[in-house]
Amino acid sequence: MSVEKLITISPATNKPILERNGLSQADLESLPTVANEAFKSYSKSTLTDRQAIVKKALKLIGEKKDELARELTEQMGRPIAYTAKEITTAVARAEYLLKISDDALGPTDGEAEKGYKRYIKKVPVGPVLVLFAWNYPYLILVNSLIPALLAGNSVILKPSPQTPTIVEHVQKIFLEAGLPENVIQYFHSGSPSQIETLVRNPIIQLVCFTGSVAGGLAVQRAASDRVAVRVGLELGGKDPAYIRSDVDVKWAAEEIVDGSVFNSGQSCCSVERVYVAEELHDEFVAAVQEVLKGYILGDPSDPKTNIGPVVSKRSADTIRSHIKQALEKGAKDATPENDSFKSPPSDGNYVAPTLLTGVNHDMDVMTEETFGPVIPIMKVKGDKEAIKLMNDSQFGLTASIWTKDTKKGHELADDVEAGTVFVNRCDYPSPDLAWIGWKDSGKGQTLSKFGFDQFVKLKSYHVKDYPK
Ligand SMILES: NC(=O)c1ccc[n+]([C@@H]2O[C@H](COP(=O)([O-])OP(=O)(O)OC[C@H]3O[C@@H](n4cnc5c(N)ncnc54)[C@H](O)[C@@H]3O)[C@@H](O)[C@H]2O)c1
Repeated sequence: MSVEKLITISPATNKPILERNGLSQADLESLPTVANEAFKSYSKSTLTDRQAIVKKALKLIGEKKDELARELTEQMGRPIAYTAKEITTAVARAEYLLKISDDALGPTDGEAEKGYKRYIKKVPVGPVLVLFAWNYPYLILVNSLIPALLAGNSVILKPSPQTPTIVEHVQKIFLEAGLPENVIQYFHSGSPSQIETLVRNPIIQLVCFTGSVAGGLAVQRAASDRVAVRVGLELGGKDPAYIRSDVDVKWAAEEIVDGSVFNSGQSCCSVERVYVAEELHDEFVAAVQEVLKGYILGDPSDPKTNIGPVVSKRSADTIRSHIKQALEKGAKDATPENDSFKSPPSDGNYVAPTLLTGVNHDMDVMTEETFGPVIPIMKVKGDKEAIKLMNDSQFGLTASIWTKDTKKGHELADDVEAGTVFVNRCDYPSPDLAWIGWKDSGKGQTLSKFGFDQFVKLKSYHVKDYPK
């Protein structure tokens, strides 16, 4: 039977760099059976044993960080100056989850009553299917893999065809750390119908999906005729930032540019739209221009580069279409002169950071996820208008409010419809807080002690003493 060939195209050169085979339909169907066999014995291991394996694996991953970073840069185009940081942050995030796992996975006692022992146990849910995106593959994978393994589940991983090797490294390292065979399996696929086959398989108990709204909806649809399967979705965003009139513009401009164009704007929690108090607008735009003059767009393997190419030609086309439509509808291109923006390397998917002013909500750049290095800035009259516009979105992943008045910041944060609200920072998931998309940005949370919930089933025990 023929199998799919998955080719990874370099974002920097548009040349093929890797090839992986997909699975035949028959092989695909054996994955859940093997996962279930592995689950039966692994789920009986103690949390202490599982913690020891995870701890060892994290150490091994940390030791390989430079090699993994070089590979990430080649496959997804983030400048080499930043990719090792993803690995160290992913390890630190996983170490935090390890640290809280006793508390997050331990039993809870019921009300004390003479003659009874009553408690709730958290038991592993069963084989978990993890489908994930390419933009921060190590960080994203930690959110599901670590709690899944600590809880005692087996996992089947499917990476994006853009970053296929992560699963190969992770499986090998965990085996080296003592994880039993087949507790981690993986496969490569670009075919929605193969993934649907797995989601419909009665052995799969949880699907963790990180990616686009369209992909998340496809997974949710495939799961909809099964009661038993849970679906966790971490999807896209259109994250707003509101700059109040009391901030220091230079500092705010540096933070907003970083939050908008880091990783070429390809973070689910990148700042995607900026609302600025009208009295500060011109000064803020000028400050953003100054910051952008210092950025270098270029070859991601060059340590001086701070903005690389975007991931694909398709992605570059989407970003350019958002910019073009905004300009046609009356926005102004306020990007400053910068030689590196004018002449990036010719072969890859290079999109120069673009500053747009005079934008409004009739433009895709203010309503659809752009996922590129674009900073659209809109004037607002004050808090009321800012909150109204921030909430005028199908998405609700993160939002940020920038103000000297942190008391007001807390109050405004209460009115923002998003799973995470930052005051005076942005673009930053923190492992001790829940990561959760509101509205079309997701379903179910990861990170923090609440991020363990989807990986366990609750089981209540009522044990009465035998009557004397
Ligand atoms: N909320 C978060 O925490 C978070 C984190 C990272 C990325 N994202 C989002 O991910 C998106 C970018 O990632 P992407 O381009 O890889 O997304 P994508 O939806 O194209 O792919 C994500 C994963 O799902 C698979 N997939 C794609 N379509 C599918 C389908 N119909 N059925 C089953 N599987 C499918 C892909 O092969 C990949 O493994 C952005 O929207 C970004 O905001 C969200």
